[in-house]
Amino acid sequence: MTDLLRVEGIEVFYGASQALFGVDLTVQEGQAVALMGRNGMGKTTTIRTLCRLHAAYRGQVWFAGQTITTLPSYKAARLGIGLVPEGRRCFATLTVTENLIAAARPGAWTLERVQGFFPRLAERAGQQASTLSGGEQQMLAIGRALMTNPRLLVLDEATEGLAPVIRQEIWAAIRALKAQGLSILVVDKTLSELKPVADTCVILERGQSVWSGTPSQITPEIEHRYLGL
Ligand SMILES: Nc1ncnc2c1ncn2[C@@H]1O[C@H](COP(=O)(O)OP(=O)(O)OP(=O)(O)O)[C@@H](O)[C@H]1O
Repeated sequence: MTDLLRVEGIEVFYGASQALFGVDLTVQEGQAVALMGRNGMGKTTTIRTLCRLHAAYRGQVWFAGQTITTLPSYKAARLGIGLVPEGRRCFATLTVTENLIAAARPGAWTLERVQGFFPRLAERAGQQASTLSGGEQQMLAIGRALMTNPRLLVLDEATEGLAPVIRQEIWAAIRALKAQGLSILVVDKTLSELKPVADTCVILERGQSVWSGTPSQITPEIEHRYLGL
């Protein structure tokens, strides 16, 4: 398998305050990787840095065989990094279909295919995004990222704040996308939900990657030490 994304030793500052102290992670083509860690450990900062929404002070990011460490974010998106940001961030006053079309780039994921994948987005086609339920907004956020025809789908806390039954629906969608061959990087905290999806887990602790392995290698000790409350 070839590396699609490789992050090496990234360090990031917010003003004078350092948030990342050396994060390494790799996503191979077709793989699903989970980025885990307690609140405030640097997961969102890592994702925003590899999407080029933050500058790395040190370290390197490679995507699809080229270094993207200094690329503007729109160019990183064009190379095929599709971000589903924390908080969903759809255009509230646009309809569901307008949101999808606004993100479209040529490729196998068309409006029809996205609507087929999430039938709810077809049912709600003319509805303003702001009037959708949380779960539907999350489907729209994923649908928007798919419309960019990404090579890597990056999901930041995709199931946060959703009811259990809706969480299951979102996880089922993520599993289906993986089964279709999409490479995925997912930030989440719930190990039981990540287990059926993730090939590899990377754990962050105080802005550093401190552990990586398969979900089944996460012992109760590791869980308690790095992921427990
Ligand atoms: N805009 C900002 N300005 C200053 N510090 C920030 C900013 N955003 C995040 N930080 C700090 O950077 C560190 C990492 O935050 P980050 O949001 O990346 O963590 P996280 O693991 O995604 O947390 P959560 O699970 O709560 O979303 C934290 O100490 C946080 O306070």
